[in-house]
Amino acid sequence: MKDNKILIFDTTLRDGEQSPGASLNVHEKVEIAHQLAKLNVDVIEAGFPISSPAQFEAVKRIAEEVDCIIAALSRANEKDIKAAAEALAPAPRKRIHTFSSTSDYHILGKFGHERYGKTLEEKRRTIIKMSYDAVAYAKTFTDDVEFSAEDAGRTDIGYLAEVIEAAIEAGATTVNIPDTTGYTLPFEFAAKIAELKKRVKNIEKAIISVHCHNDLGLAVANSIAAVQSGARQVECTINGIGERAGNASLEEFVMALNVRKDLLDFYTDINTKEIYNTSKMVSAFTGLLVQRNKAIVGENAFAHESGIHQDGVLKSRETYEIMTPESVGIPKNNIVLGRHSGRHGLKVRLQELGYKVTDEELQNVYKAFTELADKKKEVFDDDLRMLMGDEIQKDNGIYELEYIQVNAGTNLIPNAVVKINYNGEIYSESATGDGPVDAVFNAIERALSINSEVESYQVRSVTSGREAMGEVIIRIRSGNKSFMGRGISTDIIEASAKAYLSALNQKEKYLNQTSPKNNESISEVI
Ligand SMILES: CC(=O)SCCNC(=O)CCNC(=O)[C@H](O)C(C)(C)COP(=O)(O)OP(=O)(O)OC[C@H]1O[C@@H](n2cnc3c(N)ncnc32)[C@H](O)[C@@H]1OP(=O)(O)O
Ligand SMILES: CC(C)C(=O)C(=O)O
Ligand SMILES: [Mg+2]
Repeated sequence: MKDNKILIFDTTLRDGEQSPGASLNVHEKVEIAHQLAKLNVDVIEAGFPISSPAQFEAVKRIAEEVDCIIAALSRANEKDIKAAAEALAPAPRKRIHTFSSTSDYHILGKFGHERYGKTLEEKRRTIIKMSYDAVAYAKTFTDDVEFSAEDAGRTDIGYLAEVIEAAIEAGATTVNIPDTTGYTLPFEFAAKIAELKKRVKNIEKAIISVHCHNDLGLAVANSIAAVQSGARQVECTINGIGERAGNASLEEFVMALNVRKDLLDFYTDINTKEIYNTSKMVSAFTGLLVQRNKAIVGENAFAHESGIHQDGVLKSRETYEIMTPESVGIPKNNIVLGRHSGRHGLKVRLQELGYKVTDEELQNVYKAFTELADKKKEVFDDDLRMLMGDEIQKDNGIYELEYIQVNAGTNLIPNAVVKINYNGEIYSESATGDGPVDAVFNAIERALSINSEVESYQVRSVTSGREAMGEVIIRIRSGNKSFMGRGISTDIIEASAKAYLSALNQKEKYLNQTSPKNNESISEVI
């Protein structure tokens, strides 16, 4: 590896999925992992296998199918590491990523139990040993072991150097310095990396990695600063999603290196033309919309609104654009298909958008596509992404909408009738509500004998025009957990019903995984 190559470790499927409100099923994760491989990331962190059977399954499927280094996370203990090793077993190239916490905040706050020691100093010694043992145990499964010192950003440099040295001594091939709480400033973080390079014995035996969070909006700036001080792996996510304010955004970091080659003598192997498709896929599957003004992939990132800007760009693009939309894969014209298109055209376009389409999926999506093309003159890429998302979500389909009818108007009390298929049985009810959507939700709740708290409800048009498809994203709350559902249709009332059922499907799936009462229906468990 050349000394100025920066490895891209994508953690969209692990830290990204920790975004509040995001949840991906196994099928969606596998699709995203294939797209990440096409984007040419160096490492895909596929999940945290000990945390649930679905996480385990997703890591295993990705390890079986996707050609890349596949990483899995584990705490610094044997059972997590064993689970990670088992899930990763099918991968020809695998990495176990184990972490312990090193800041005093974490040591005293999370490891307060006496078993870690009575004093701060005793606990610190225990954590060094725990880190060493974890890496040594992980090495029994694979040579490629990454160690992270959680909350390194707020860790005393002397102690951090000791922990990192122990991890390298135990065989860590990558040592990750996370700014877990997004607290550090770029010059401070750069100094920390430079200092570690000075203090840690045998530091050259491992690749220095960084993992920056965005609590102060500095994740990308901190990653760039770290690279200038010697870090050679950057951990990041598509669209910058992740725990709290998110992680460093892959597309921003990569394009900063590309656009500012004059000052940053580094490169990545990212195929930047796949950035836009990947961003769209992640947004569609997670339900986390990209803000319009988001750098690189936001809808406004290349839009010029004011006259002086438009005039400038028309005369010379460089007046207001520092990169081209094509360089990140934004198509010039995305009107693609219409009612006369056939299966071949559809399949090729879906593949160009990054989907691996099975024959069965193609048949189903083609049917939905022809129905849509009958309603709309032009079918856009975003419409296709929604149809594909709908198809992939189907494997959650415990509840399915069979039928919906709504009456509403100025002088009418809104009334809805729904028929729902639940594992082959039909449940039907009618209800009134404050508006047509409320009436639909009330009818669903009556039909299934449930009562959910709707935490948020969003509706947006997927593309432009009167016949555009509407996408509804809903979050329902149960205890301290919220479940996201998504529905699409050219009729937003129908999309709302589908979204509600999709959230209930997510909830039922979660309960089935975690509850011993595996065979109960959702209404019995709620
Ligand atoms: C910075 C990060 O992003 S870390 C990754 C965060 N991701 C997740 O947490 C994924 C989702 N989490 C989960 O599914 C669950 O929390 C699990 C399965 C991982 C653990 O569940 P539980 O065993 O019930 O533990 P719980 O989550 O309540 O508490 C965490 C435990 O891990 C311990 N722990 C935390 N970090 C570490 C570590 N690096 N190494 C070892 N133990 C750790 C805590 O001290 C606590 O242990 P305790 O019960 O002895 O106090
Ligand atoms: C597990 C580690 C790398 C992490 O996500 C963090 O510290 O933010
Ligand atoms: Mg993190």
